[in-house]
Amino acid sequence: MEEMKSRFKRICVFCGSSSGKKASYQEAAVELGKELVERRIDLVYGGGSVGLMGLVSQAVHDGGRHVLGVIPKTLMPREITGETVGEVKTVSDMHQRKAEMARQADAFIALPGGYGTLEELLEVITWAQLGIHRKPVGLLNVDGYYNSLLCFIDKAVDEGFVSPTSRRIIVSAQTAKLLVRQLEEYVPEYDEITSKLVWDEVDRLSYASESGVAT
Ligand SMILES: CC(C)=CCNc1ncnc2c1ncn2[C@@H]1O[C@H](COP(=O)(O)O)[C@@H](O)[C@H]1O
Repeated sequence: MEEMKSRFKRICVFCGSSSGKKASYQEAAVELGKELVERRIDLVYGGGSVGLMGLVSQAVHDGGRHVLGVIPKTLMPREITGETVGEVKTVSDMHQRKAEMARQADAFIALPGGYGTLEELLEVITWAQLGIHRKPVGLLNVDGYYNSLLCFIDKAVDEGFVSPTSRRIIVSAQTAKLLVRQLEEYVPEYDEITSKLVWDEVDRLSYASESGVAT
């Protein structure tokens, strides 16, 4: 397999702790893992081996790229999350986990998932809107799973709650290959003044608490 260069060193993947009912969701998780390997991109994710999280992390690990799982102490028991491949970083809570995953990544991708995935995705979109980061955010819209979410966000634009500029933060595609290619080409648009105001505050809130590393 020919290796491609990427502007990204490490991508954060948000995805279901369940596998979903269709085989296409599971296939997409493995495809995404292989695409990262092909482009020599490492992975950071929520740790563990459950659901799509396990599939994407295993694919990246099998392909020889580095995998970093960030797990809150409360989710550490194996019976909750399963074994994590690669490196494990323990953090004190869910907030710190999101901040750590965001800090470690150059871009974000959401595969299909439930509440946890949506929450993680919307947070990094909100941070991009505020200019807290300039990292691309991708939605892997497998089999149209996210069509209704995208429709809702378009409604929010029509109704004046999301600006057209903020709508463009979300990059979506149906396949991993197309999505990563679009993320490579993404150019952020944001308000410079706002970003300078909020950076310090978020740094203080997100990264101040203690964390430990175990492999
Ligand atoms: C207590 C319990 C249900 C544990 C399941 N096991 C889990 N292990 C690790 N991370 C998880 C787990 N459940 C949810 N998450 C977090 O929430 C996201 C997935 O949640 P969901 O399945 O989409 O909603 C993941 O990206 C991960 O960061």
